[in-house]
Amino acid sequence: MAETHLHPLLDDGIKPGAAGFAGGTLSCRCERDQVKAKVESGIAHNHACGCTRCWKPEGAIVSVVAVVPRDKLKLGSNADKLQVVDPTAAIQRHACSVCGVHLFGRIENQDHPFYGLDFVHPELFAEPGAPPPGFAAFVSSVIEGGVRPERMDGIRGRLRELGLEPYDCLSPPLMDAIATHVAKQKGVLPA
Ligand SMILES: N[C@@H](CCC(=O)N[C@@H](CS)C(=O)NCC(=O)O)C(=O)O
Ligand SMILES: [Zn+2]
Ligand SMILES: [Zn+2]
Repeated sequence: MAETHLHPLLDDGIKPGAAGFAGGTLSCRCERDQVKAKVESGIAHNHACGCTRCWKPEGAIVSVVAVVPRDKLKLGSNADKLQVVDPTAAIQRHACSVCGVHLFGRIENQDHPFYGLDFVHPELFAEPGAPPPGFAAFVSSVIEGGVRPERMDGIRGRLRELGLEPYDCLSPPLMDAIATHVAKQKGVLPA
Protein backbone atom coordinates (compact mmCIF):
# COMPACT_ATOMS: atom_id res chain seq x y z
CA MET A 1 0.00 0.00 0.00
CA ALA A 2 1.19 3.53 -0.75
CA GLU A 3 2.72 5.43 2.14
CA THR A 4 0.50 7.89 3.93
CA HIS A 5 1.86 11.41 3.63
CA LEU A 6 0.07 13.52 6.18
CA HIS A 7 2.07 16.73 6.47
CA PRO A 8 5.75 17.68 6.02
CA LEU A 9 6.11 18.25 9.79
CA LEU A 10 4.86 14.72 10.51
CA ASP A 11 6.05 12.50 7.68
CA ASP A 12 9.61 11.96 8.92
CA GLY A 13 8.53 11.41 12.52
CA ILE A 14 7.74 14.04 15.09
CA LYS A 15 10.66 16.04 16.43
CA PRO A 16 10.63 17.30 20.01
CA GLY A 17 10.38 21.03 20.62
CA ALA A 18 13.03 23.18 22.30
CA ALA A 19 12.51 23.83 26.02
CA GLY A 20 12.67 27.61 25.81
CA PHE A 21 10.55 28.16 22.69
CA ALA A 22 8.88 31.53 23.18
CA GLY A 23 7.34 32.32 19.80
CA GLY A 24 8.91 34.37 17.04
CA THR A 25 8.01 35.63 13.60
CA LEU A 26 5.36 34.08 11.39
CA SER A 27 5.74 34.67 7.64
CA CYS A 28 3.58 33.86 4.66
CA ARG A 29 5.18 32.02 1.75
CA CYS A 30 5.36 34.78 -0.85
CA GLU A 31 8.75 35.08 -2.53
CA ARG A 32 8.76 38.80 -1.82
CA ASP A 33 6.90 41.23 0.41
CA GLN A 34 6.00 38.52 2.89
CA VAL A 35 3.30 39.23 5.40
CA LYS A 36 4.75 38.92 8.89
CA ALA A 37 3.44 38.74 12.41
CA LYS A 38 5.32 38.59 15.68
CA VAL A 39 4.22 36.19 18.42
CA GLU A 40 5.59 37.05 21.85
CA SER A 41 4.55 33.82 23.54
CA GLY A 42 4.95 30.08 23.35
CA ILE A 43 2.21 28.01 21.71
CA ALA A 44 -0.39 25.72 23.28
CA HIS A 45 -2.62 22.83 22.17
CA ASN A 46 -0.60 22.16 19.05
CA HIS A 47 -2.39 19.52 17.01
CA ALA A 48 -3.06 18.15 13.55
CA CYS A 49 -6.42 19.22 12.12
CA GLY A 50 -8.20 17.36 9.33
CA CYS A 51 -10.87 19.98 8.68
CA THR A 52 -11.23 21.64 5.30
CA ARG A 53 -10.92 25.17 6.67
CA CYS A 54 -7.47 25.14 8.24
CA TRP A 55 -4.59 26.01 5.94
CA LYS A 56 -2.24 23.21 4.95
CA PRO A 57 0.69 23.13 2.59
CA GLU A 58 0.19 21.74 -0.94
CA GLY A 59 -0.27 17.96 -0.85
CA ALA A 60 -0.82 17.70 2.91
CA ILE A 61 -3.82 15.78 4.26
CA VAL A 62 -3.91 17.55 7.62
CA SER A 63 -2.90 20.96 8.89
CA VAL A 64 -0.85 21.60 12.01
CA VAL A 65 -2.33 24.31 14.20
CA ALA A 66 -1.84 25.70 17.71
CA VAL A 67 -3.05 28.63 19.78
CA VAL A 68 -1.43 31.76 21.25
CA PRO A 69 -2.95 34.58 23.31
CA ARG A 70 -4.36 37.15 20.89
CA ASP A 71 -2.70 40.04 22.73
CA LYS A 72 0.68 38.41 22.08
CA LEU A 73 0.30 38.46 18.29
CA LYS A 74 1.33 41.69 16.59
CA LEU A 75 0.99 42.22 12.86
CA GLY A 76 4.15 43.24 11.03
CA SER A 77 5.07 44.04 7.44
CA ASN A 78 2.68 43.77 4.48
CA ALA A 79 -0.35 43.14 6.65
CA ASP A 80 -2.43 44.94 4.01
CA LYS A 81 -2.17 41.75 1.92
CA LEU A 82 -4.28 39.85 4.45
CA GLN A 83 -7.92 39.03 3.76
CA VAL A 84 -10.42 37.21 5.96
CA VAL A 85 -11.26 33.93 4.22
CA ASP A 86 -14.79 33.55 5.60
CA PRO A 87 -16.16 36.40 7.72
CA THR A 88 -19.06 34.18 8.87
CA ALA A 89 -16.77 31.50 10.42
CA ALA A 90 -16.11 31.45 14.16
CA ILE A 91 -12.40 31.55 13.43
CA GLN A 92 -11.61 34.50 11.16
CA ARG A 93 -8.70 33.15 9.16
CA HIS A 94 -6.49 35.95 7.88
CA ALA A 95 -4.96 34.69 4.64
CA CYS A 96 -2.32 36.23 2.39
CA SER A 97 -4.24 37.22 -0.74
CA VAL A 98 -1.18 36.36 -2.89
CA CYS A 99 0.14 33.00 -1.61
CA GLY A 100 -2.93 31.81 0.29
CA VAL A 101 -1.15 31.04 3.57
CA HIS A 102 -3.28 31.68 6.66
CA LEU A 103 -1.10 33.83 8.88
CA PHE A 104 -3.45 33.61 11.85
CA GLY A 105 -7.05 32.89 12.79
CA ARG A 106 -8.89 35.06 15.29
CA ILE A 107 -12.13 34.63 17.22
CA GLU A 108 -14.06 37.89 17.48
CA ASN A 109 -17.10 36.54 19.33
CA GLN A 110 -16.48 37.22 23.01
CA ASP A 111 -18.86 34.43 24.04
CA HIS A 112 -16.91 31.77 22.16
CA PRO A 113 -15.16 29.19 24.41
CA PHE A 114 -11.82 29.97 22.78
CA TYR A 115 -12.18 33.78 22.71
CA GLY A 116 -8.81 35.36 23.50
CA LEU A 117 -6.82 32.79 21.52
CA ASP A 118 -5.45 33.15 18.01
CA PHE A 119 -4.81 30.10 15.84
CA VAL A 120 -1.39 29.85 14.18
CA HIS A 121 0.46 27.31 12.04
CA PRO A 122 3.80 26.68 13.81
CA GLU A 123 5.58 25.71 10.56
CA LEU A 124 5.38 29.40 9.58
CA PHE A 125 7.69 30.43 12.44
CA ALA A 126 11.17 31.42 11.30
CA GLU A 127 12.44 30.12 14.65
CA PRO A 128 12.80 26.36 15.19
CA GLY A 129 11.76 24.54 18.36
CA ALA A 130 7.97 24.90 18.58
CA PRO A 131 6.51 22.04 20.64
CA PRO A 132 5.15 19.33 18.32
CA PRO A 133 1.49 18.42 17.82
CA GLY A 134 0.00 16.16 20.50
CA PHE A 135 -3.22 14.81 18.95
CA ALA A 136 -5.24 14.88 15.75
CA ALA A 137 -8.62 16.63 15.52
CA PHE A 138 -11.44 16.51 12.95
CA VAL A 139 -9.87 13.47 11.30
CA SER A 140 -13.04 12.24 9.55
CA SER A 141 -13.27 15.68 7.90
CA VAL A 142 -10.37 14.82 5.56
CA ILE A 143 -13.00 12.97 3.52
CA GLU A 144 -14.73 16.31 2.96
CA GLY A 145 -11.42 17.50 1.53
CA GLY A 146 -11.46 14.69 -1.04
CA VAL A 147 -9.68 11.80 0.71
CA ARG A 148 -11.22 8.44 -0.17
CA PRO A 149 -12.99 6.87 2.83
CA GLU A 150 -11.11 3.58 2.28
CA ARG A 151 -7.93 5.39 3.31
CA MET A 152 -9.20 6.26 6.78
CA ASP A 153 -7.86 3.13 8.53
CA GLY A 154 -4.42 3.86 7.08
CA ILE A 155 -4.61 7.53 8.06
CA ARG A 156 -5.75 6.84 11.63
CA GLY A 157 -3.15 4.06 11.90
CA ARG A 158 -0.37 6.39 10.78
CA LEU A 159 -1.53 9.12 13.20
CA ARG A 160 -1.47 6.60 16.07
CA GLU A 161 1.97 5.40 14.99
CA LEU A 162 3.13 9.01 15.31
CA GLY A 163 1.58 9.24 18.78
CA LEU A 164 -1.25 11.50 17.60
CA GLU A 165 -4.48 10.01 18.90
CA PRO A 166 -7.09 10.64 16.19
CA TYR A 167 -10.37 12.31 17.20
CA ASP A 168 -13.21 13.26 14.90
CA CYS A 169 -13.87 16.41 16.89
CA LEU A 170 -11.39 17.92 19.37
CA SER A 171 -9.53 16.01 22.12
CA PRO A 172 -11.47 15.13 25.32
CA PRO A 173 -9.80 17.90 27.42
CA LEU A 174 -10.74 20.54 24.82
CA MET A 175 -14.26 19.16 24.40
CA ASP A 176 -14.59 19.26 28.20
CA ALA A 177 -13.37 22.87 28.24
CA ILE A 178 -15.98 23.82 25.62
CA ALA A 179 -18.77 22.01 27.51
CA THR A 180 -17.73 23.65 30.79
CA HIS A 181 -17.85 27.08 29.14
CA VAL A 182 -21.35 26.36 27.76
CA ALA A 183 -22.56 25.00 31.13
CA LYS A 184 -21.33 28.17 32.89
CA GLN A 185 -23.00 30.37 30.26
CA LYS A 186 -26.27 28.48 30.79
CA GLY A 187 -25.93 28.70 34.57
CA VAL A 188 -26.05 24.92 35.17
CA LEU A 189 -22.50 25.15 36.58
CA PRO A 190 -21.30 28.05 38.78
CA ALA A 191 -19.39 30.70 36.76
N1 LIG B 1 -16.27 19.06 8.74
C1 LIG B 1 -15.96 20.47 8.72
C2 LIG B 1 -15.39 20.83 10.08
C3 LIG B 1 -15.01 22.29 10.20
C4 LIG B 1 -14.73 22.64 11.64
O1 LIG B 1 -15.66 22.59 12.46
N2 LIG B 1 -13.47 22.96 11.97
C5 LIG B 1 -13.16 23.14 13.37
C6 LIG B 1 -11.66 22.89 13.59
S1 LIG B 1 -10.63 24.14 12.96
C7 LIG B 1 -13.56 24.47 13.88
O2 LIG B 1 -13.49 24.71 15.07
N3 LIG B 1 -13.95 25.37 13.03
C8 LIG B 1 -14.40 26.68 13.40
C9 LIG B 1 -14.24 27.61 12.24
O3 LIG B 1 -13.75 27.17 11.20
O4 LIG B 1 -14.54 28.79 12.38
C10 LIG B 1 -14.93 20.76 7.63
O5 LIG B 1 -14.03 19.94 7.44
O6 LIG B 1 -15.04 21.81 6.97
ZN1 LIG C 1 1.95 35.56 0.88
ZN1 LIG D 1 -9.30 22.93 11.37
